[in-house]
Amino acid sequence: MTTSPRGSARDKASPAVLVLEDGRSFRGRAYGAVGETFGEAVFSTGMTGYQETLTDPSYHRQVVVMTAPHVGNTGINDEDQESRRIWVSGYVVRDPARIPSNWRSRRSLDDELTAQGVVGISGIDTRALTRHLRERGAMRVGIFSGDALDSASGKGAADGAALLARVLRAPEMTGAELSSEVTTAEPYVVPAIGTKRFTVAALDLGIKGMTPHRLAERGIEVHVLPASATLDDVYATTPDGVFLSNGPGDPATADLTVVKGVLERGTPLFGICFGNQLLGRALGFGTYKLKYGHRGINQPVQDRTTGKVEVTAHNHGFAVDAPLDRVSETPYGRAEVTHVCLNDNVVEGLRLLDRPVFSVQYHPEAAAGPHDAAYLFDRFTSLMEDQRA
Ligand SMILES: NC(=O)CC[C@H](N)C(=O)O
Repeated sequence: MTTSPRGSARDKASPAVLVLEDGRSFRGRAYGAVGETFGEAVFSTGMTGYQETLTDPSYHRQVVVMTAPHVGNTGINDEDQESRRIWVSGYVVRDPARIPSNWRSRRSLDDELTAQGVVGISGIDTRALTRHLRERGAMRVGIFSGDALDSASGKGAADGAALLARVLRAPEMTGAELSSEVTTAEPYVVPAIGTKRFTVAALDLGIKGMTPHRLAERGIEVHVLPASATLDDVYATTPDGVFLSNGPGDPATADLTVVKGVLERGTPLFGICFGNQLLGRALGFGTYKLKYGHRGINQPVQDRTTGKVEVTAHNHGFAVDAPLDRVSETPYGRAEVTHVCLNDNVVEGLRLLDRPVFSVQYHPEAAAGPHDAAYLFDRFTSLMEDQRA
């Protein structure tokens, strides 16, 4: 959330401290912008793809801890950003690259974080921090450096109690409505690549750039709509299908009017991540907060409709509470759980048996990540084809 960047490259070696809401703290060095920031501390296990992680709007208000020890080696390029800016509210790395090296690199990660006012910390034991978050669960955190650190005591030494008090004043992720803070201000169209076959209305609840691209690759013209779009706005695009994007925040806060309207009409519907949670809630299932969530690009998921296991990209802290072992009756007909995470049996996908509607809890667009789940975009295309026939 609040970021108050100050200082210059000269301050980079200055001390920084990370304070968790349960009182544990870690001392390191300022990385990126100098100042203070707050958010929910979460860890990501991706070994690559930090640029995509940083620019994924689903990370809005989260302080991301990288479990990969070396971060920033390939710098920042002009091609891999998933949205218009960095969304993480803070960034935690063990050992940042001193000299980035890649043929596409335009600037260093450190400089990019500084330019965008993202406060980070480096030089801390990220393995110990990750183990702590695994044991205790995701929780609020603050990072303090420069004046923000000095002013806590007024004498230059950090006053732990004062910093902790500030962390405890930060808002929690549970109950947070954040889609409205990240969504596009205006609708826009991503044209189909090649021959146009379908039109899809995509609700931008925090969409990543690769997602409309994956649809466009399949001959879909994508009308990306703000999160505030009404059912009339959706149908004004004369869609063959509706797409519900990923996004930050607690799904329990979302307005389900549009989703329910689409379900009533029986238009083909595909949701990912936050979209899966909204579909689940519209069907009458609950959502709950996971202890520490799934974030990274190596999460094993089984598609129970085929038995195949896919390695997938995840970024979620909430999950749908639906029975794994039976078909459920919902206001829109029978529903079943189609995908399950093999690490912990968390629901990773849903479908309706009587309507062309399905969703997954993860990121089939895979930016970054393996492309195992790309078939889901083809499933969506088939549903739209069947609806036409
Ligand atoms: N990537 C997403 O869409 C995340 C969904 C939701 N904000 C969660 O944390 O579970």
